[in-house]
Amino acid sequence: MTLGAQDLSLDRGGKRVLCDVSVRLNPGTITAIVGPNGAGKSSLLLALAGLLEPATGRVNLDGRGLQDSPARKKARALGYLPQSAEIAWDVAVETLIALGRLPHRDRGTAAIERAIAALELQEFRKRPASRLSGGERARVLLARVLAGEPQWILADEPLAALDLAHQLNLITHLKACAAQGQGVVIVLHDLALAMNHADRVVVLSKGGLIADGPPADALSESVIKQAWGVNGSWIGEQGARALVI
Ligand SMILES: Nc1ncnc2c1ncn2[C@@H]1O[C@H](COP(=O)(O)OP(=O)(O)OP(=O)(O)O)[C@@H](O)[C@H]1O
Repeated sequence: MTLGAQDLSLDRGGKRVLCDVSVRLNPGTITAIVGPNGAGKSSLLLALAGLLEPATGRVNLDGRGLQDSPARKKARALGYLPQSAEIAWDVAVETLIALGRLPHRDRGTAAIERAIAALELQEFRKRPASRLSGGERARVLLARVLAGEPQWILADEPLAALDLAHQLNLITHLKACAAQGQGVVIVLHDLALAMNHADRVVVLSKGGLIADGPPADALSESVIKQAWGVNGSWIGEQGARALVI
């Protein structure tokens, strides 16, 4: 099931925040969206999730405008993790994760157990969500997305609150999701993570798309200079690169 944006422009607070962006995303791969603060990354992800109406252009799911897709199909296809890890309902962790099955209207026990295992949340399952650390809460909210087994995982900075070991664990899991055919789109600030782990990188700057392609091309030193105004150099081998600034 394909997902993409075509000539997409977005307005927020009366201001154009994304201008004429076109991307076709590929199932079975990890795409990282990167760019400076305010570049429009979260806005693009919100639009891909069907949560922000285009000002012009459109988002397509399975070759059809997202606005014209049935709500249930969208809810099953698109699993969105917002940037801030707010939990509105103070229920037990396993109950919260089970909410990810709502679009399927089933108990989905196996999928819930897989999500709990993937994010190593076994010890927290009975705990009220209000009694978790920031990183634990972020993992629970991501587990809720995974429990829904969406065709597309759209996650806004899913690694930001996680420690090193849990970052690695999550990246490994997202790669496994992609290997099984799910599309993974993640907003990242850590360019080395994008360079080393994404199949493709989309670089936004000031609401426009300035690079889109394999990490080594899209995150070239000249693109980094153009987007962030920083002189950076990549060191190390492919798959284990570090950015020196
Ligand atoms: N709810 C909102 N109302 C009005 N303007 C907004 C709103 N949310 C974001 N914006 C503006 O839209 C632009 C793009 O914001 P967005 O959150 O998409 O950027 P971002 O690339 O995700 O940034 P960051 O790296 O800081 O998270 C910014 O100029 C921001 O100030």
